[in-house]
Formats: sequence, structure tokens, C-alpha cells
Amino acid sequence: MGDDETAYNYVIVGGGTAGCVLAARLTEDPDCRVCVVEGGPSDVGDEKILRLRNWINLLDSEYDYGYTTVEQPRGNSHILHSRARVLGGCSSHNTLISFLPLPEDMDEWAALGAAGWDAATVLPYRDRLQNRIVPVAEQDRNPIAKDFVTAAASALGVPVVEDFNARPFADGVGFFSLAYEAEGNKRSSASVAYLHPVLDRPNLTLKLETWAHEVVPDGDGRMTCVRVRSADGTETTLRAERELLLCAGAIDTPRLLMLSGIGPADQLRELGIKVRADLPGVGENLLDHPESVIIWETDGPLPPNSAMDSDAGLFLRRDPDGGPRPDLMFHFYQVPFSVNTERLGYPAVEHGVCMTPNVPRARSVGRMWLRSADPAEKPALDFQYFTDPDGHDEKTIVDGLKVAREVAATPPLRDWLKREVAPGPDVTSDAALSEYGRRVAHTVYHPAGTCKMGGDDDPMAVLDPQLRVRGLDGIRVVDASLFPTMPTINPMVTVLLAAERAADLLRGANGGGR
Ligand SMILES: Cc1cc2nc3c(=O)[nH]c(=O)nc-3n(C[C@H](O)[C@H](O)[C@H](O)COP(=O)(O)OP(=O)(O)OC[C@H]3O[C@@H](n4cnc5c(N)ncnc54)[C@H](O)[C@@H]3O)c2cc1C
Repeated sequence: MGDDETAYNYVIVGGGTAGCVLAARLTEDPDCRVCVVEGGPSDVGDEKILRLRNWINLLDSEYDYGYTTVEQPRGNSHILHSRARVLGGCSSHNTLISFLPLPEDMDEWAALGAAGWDAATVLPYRDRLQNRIVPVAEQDRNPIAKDFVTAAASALGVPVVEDFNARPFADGVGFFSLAYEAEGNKRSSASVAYLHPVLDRPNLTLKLETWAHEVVPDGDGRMTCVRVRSADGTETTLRAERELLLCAGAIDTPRLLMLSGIGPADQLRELGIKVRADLPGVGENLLDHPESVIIWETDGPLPPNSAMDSDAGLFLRRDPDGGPRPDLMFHFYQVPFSVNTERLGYPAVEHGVCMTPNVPRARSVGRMWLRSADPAEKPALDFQYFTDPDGHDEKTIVDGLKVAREVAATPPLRDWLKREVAPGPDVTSDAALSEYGRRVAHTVYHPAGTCKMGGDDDPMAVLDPQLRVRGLDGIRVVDASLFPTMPTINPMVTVLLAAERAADLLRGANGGGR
């Protein structure tokens, strides 16, 4: 198929984490013509992208859409919400920590009306994942990270976990599993694992540096067409003969739907957007994993070994009556992640480490909306961090900071640390820890949930359990926006599993493939 063609069997908007999986799976059938519209450039041969340890330099770069938030009265209003602008999406930009969701995470989705998304159905898709997922390699295990693992196990009485994906866990400390090749520190992103091997398929068309700005109906009223603009400004309408698949991520998928008149009718009318479907849930249910940070200076430089500077971490279950899943997590960084503390005047240190306690199932839920009908204007994101009425999220951060200090005070980690620089040893009361912890809070970069799927009885569900946009024909959403609730763990693998399942749903519905 040549570049001038505009009709395909499927058009995929967003060649990101989910989009790459779908493109690879759907083009396994040589008669199925697929076009991927991706806003960013290719990652092929781009060492800046392909080398995992460079991830931190991609933040706020030309590969980052760089969303901001509206004022967060109980949190940090200065967080930059990085979202990748490159083939592979956030899997080309992130730290590639790879955890299967816990069974209860999936069963919760099914209980909320997402029939067919229970653990017994979703978790077996792990065997289909093409990414190379392995625990951090021995040569990448920094001595200080090893000592963090030993200290946390001893201070907190939790097991050392060799492979977090071997079985479900309530708590534990250890080196993460990553989607990477240790040799050469190469990403095994969705793009590398799924798309690179099939780029020469004649039935796959990639339109890079091309931005989708409006979904429009075909002649039969099916929402299968999308208006796109390429880097040179050329406008085209692409048509999907079977279905249009939105995979633009948890911010850009609801943004595109709303710009196309699909969303909360009153809000859209106020902006002068013609309403095509009144779906009040579009842009609501904005989920994230909020985190805080505590930083120590080390006595001089650390050994260099690392996969991506945050190779180990801890899960803890503080509330034994709260079910089998952990309710506190943190990453251990062998660099001082000080962007939020320096802004508040805490000292910058040349050599240091930090721990970043986060809230695995945050109860504060936010929303996003369009500021105008102009597709170029970024939407407003309001995560409403630390606003849950029971104070669960705030308490988790306070507990996390205290737990971090316990670990830091325990040998062998203790012997590496010269002094605590943020918040500093004088900050001890719950109130002071909360104030500090929320003001320096950051995101673990996991926005999700903004087009959630659910049952017929949930008026806020945007998608049915087949991922079809309710009330419309010919259009589905497959990306992190489909999450009804946030899984306990870092969500990339959940997105990959969802995309694998979506490929099956599509092939079943449209008669192609298996
Ligand atoms: C810095 C960072 C670190 C992270 N670390 C981890 C981690 O270690 N482990 C983990 O599990 N999760 C991590 N995450 C989160 C995880 O990467 C994401 O949740 C997941 O990759 C999202 O996948 P997606 O398919 O929903 O969207 P994405 O992968 O973001 O894909 C969306 C794609 O759509 C394209 N696009 C958007 N709008 C348009 C448009 N209008 N037209 C055309 N193209 C468009 C984008 O360019 C992008 O390629 C991290 C995220 C970030 C940003």
C-alpha cells in the first residue's frame, strides 16, 4: 500500500505502548491493512531512546509532550507530566519496570462491570508478551542498591524477592524486573519487541510525525474516520473500513474524543464543540500513583553499576485487614532525584540516593477537561492529589517517609549515608512530614482511567468491556485510559496485556486471524 492511500482495515491513532502491540498483532493476517498514526518520530536506530539508562534525559526534551497540572492546593502544582512523543510511546521513554498486575487488581475490574477482565482471563496473556522481561542483571546491581535490599528486609521483616513476577506478593523488597537486554542496556519497549521485527510487512503503514486532531463519521455515520495533519502541514482524512482504534494514551485519547464532540455534552457545548455523543465519563476518573521523596547525601561517588538508576524497591502491606495487596511502595534511586526539593530551597548534593514512597491505590481521583476547542491547546489536568476525605493518600506518604528512615538507619545501608538533606532530621512530626511530603510530591508518571470501561449500569463508563465507545459504532479505545481502577503496580505491563486481549477481541469481532 502506498502513502497516498487513505483507507485501511484498521487505523490506529498512537503508535505507543498499546498501539505497537495492536499493529503487530493485526498485521499477522497478511490481508489485514493497518495504518498507524504516530505524533512522534521513529525510535529505530535512535540511541537516545533505545538506551534505557538515558531515560532521565528524555524528560522535558523534544520527545516529551510535557503536560502540566492546574493548581494542586494539597499537593505540588509544579509537576511536569511527561508523556512520550516517539514510536513506542511511553515504553520508549520510561524506566521499563515490568510487573504483572496482582490478581485482585484484575478481579476488581471485573467486579466493577468489566466482564471478561478478571485475573483468570487477563493474566494468561503474559505468555504472549514479546518483551524480554527479566530481573535486573547481576552486572547492573549497584552495591548500594544491594545494601538497600538487605537493610529493608532486616528493618521491616519483609522477604527478599528474586522475581516479582513469579507469584503475587503482599510485601517484599528486591531488584525489579525490567523489559530490557542487559547487554548494551537496550530497551525492550513495545516498539522494539513488537514493531521493529515487522516493519517490513507490506500491510503495515506508519505515518510518523502525524497528529490526529478530529474523529469524524463515515458516510454511514460510523465513527471510523480521523483527520490528521502531517509535519509539513498536509491535512488528510484516514478511514478505517473495520474500526478506528484510539491508542493515544490516558491524556490524548480523551482529549481527541472531546475535540470530536464525544464527552460531557454541557462542557463541549460551552466550548462551541458540536456534540456527537454525550459521554460524561470522558476525562473523568483521572488516576495516578503520587509519590514523595526523601534524599540522603552519600560519602563520595557511588559505584557506577545500574540499569536505569532506580533498579530496586519495596512493597509493604501496612494494613493487614486491607486485603492481600501491598499499600505502600517505594523506588530506591542511586541518584538524588531533587527537582522538587531544590525548587523549595533544599540543598543540591553531588552524590546521594533517595527513596520515593508512593501510594499504590490512591483514593484521590482527578479529572481533565478541554480549555478550548483549539486542538493545539493543551487540556487542563487536575489530579486532585491528597484530597481523599479519609486522608489515606497523605497518611501513606507520611508512613512511607518514616519507613524510609527506618531502612536508612539500618546497616549495611546506614554506613553509606552521610546525612539526610531533604526533609532533614528535624522534620519529624506527622504534620510536618505531611506538609513536606505533599509539597515535594511527584508523579510516578502513571496517568490512567480517563475513558474507563464498565458495565451498562455505570453512567460514567465510557467503554463497554469490548472496549467499544458507548453509543457509537466503529471506534474503540485501547490504552491506559481504559483502566477502571489503578493496578497496585507500575502499569505498563497491564497496558500490554490489555492490548493483547484487545487484539483477540478485534479478531473475534472481525473474523480475522485466530
Ligand atoms: C517517565 C516515565 C516513566 C515510567 N516508568 C514506568 C515503568 O518503569 N513501568 C511501568 O509499568 N510504567 C511506567 N510508566 C508508565 C507507562 O509507561 C505508561 O502507563 C504506558 O506506557 C502507557 O501506554 P499507552 O499505550 O496508554 O500510552 P503511550 O505509550 O503514551 O502511547 C501513546 C502514543 O500516542 C501518540 N499520540 C498521542 N496523541 C496523538 C495524536 N493526537 N495523534 C497521533 N499520535 C498521538 C504518542 O506520541 C504516543 O506514542 C512511565 C511513564 C513515564 C512517562
